[in-house]
Amino acid sequence: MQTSPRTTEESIILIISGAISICLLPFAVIRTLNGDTAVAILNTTAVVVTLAIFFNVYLTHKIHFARWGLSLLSVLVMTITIGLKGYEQVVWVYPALTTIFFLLTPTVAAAIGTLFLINVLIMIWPQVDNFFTLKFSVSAGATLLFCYAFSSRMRRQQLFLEHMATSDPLTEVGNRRALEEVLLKTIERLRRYPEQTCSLIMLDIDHFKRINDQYGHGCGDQVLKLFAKIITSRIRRTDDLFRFGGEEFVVVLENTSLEEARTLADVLREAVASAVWPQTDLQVTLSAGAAEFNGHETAYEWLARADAAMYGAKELGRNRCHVA
Ligand SMILES: Nc1nc2c(ncn2[C@@H]2O[C@H](COP(=O)(O)OP(=O)(O)OP(=O)(O)O)[C@@H](O)[C@H]2O)c(=O)[nH]1
Repeated sequence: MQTSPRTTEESIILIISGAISICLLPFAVIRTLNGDTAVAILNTTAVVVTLAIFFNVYLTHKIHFARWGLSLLSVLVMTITIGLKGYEQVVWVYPALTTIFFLLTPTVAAAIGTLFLINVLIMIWPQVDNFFTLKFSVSAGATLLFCYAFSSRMRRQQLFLEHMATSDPLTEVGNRRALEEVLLKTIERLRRYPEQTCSLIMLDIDHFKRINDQYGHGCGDQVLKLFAKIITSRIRRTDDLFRFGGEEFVVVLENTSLEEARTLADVLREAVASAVWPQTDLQVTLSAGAAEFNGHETAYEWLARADAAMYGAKELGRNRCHVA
């Protein structure tokens, strides 16, 4: 059996939930042996819930509930423990704070962390002197701030790397990797909701090699950029344009039948044919092939049908659109 690889987020949740269960288990046992019933029940419940989250993520790969479940559990268990056992338990506030920054986005984690700290301060205030309150506020506040700074930086880097990995640097539309991801998700959704439709259009600039040969590679690049801009300006916000490779592009059209896709392909074809290009005597046209998802094919087969239709259009003289 083939197992799907784990994402970084999944691994982090598995490590955190596993670590919390292992760390809390001895305390649950000690509290039970000492007859400290309330905290023993709290710790045992936390161990059971974190183990349930661990196995749920391990088996299903679903992480949304686990991220929120673990974050709220950390904050809740800490708050109740301090309520039951007093201010000495604040030493556990630090790992609880860092945990939520691993699990949630920086802003959400900072908001929850701040509320959590204010609540802890209100709870311990009557039990400690002013110097302890000051020490705790500064150390916990600094932990919160450092965690926020670090996770914001990591998040920015992650978004930047994701953008680099999924977009085409020349035209700034999605690249082939992004297209494959979108098609896999779309197919999964269409299999679950067969009443929905989705079509794609393969677009290929005609005789692009001639443009390169006649006007130079730089002009070819400009044509590709402008081509992507023209197409992007004509499609809906819910549609996506990707550069499939070279001078080939793919538009994925949500909730669009084959007939509607053909109509849009013609609109795009006319927009490109009537556009003004960097070299005024330049004439650019495209050939297009449209294909609607047939309910049982793979992404590769779907693309291949659109590609075959597009080649049909090329064979019949270019500057036209065919459907699969
Ligand atoms: N300027 C530029 N050219 C590129 C880029 N990627 C691919 N090409 C060129 O695109 C051309 C594609 O040529 P062909 O596959 O022969 O297709 P074509 O000339 O468009 O002919 P038809 O598709 O049959 O109409 C090749 O000359 C490639 O070098 C790019 O990023 N920039």
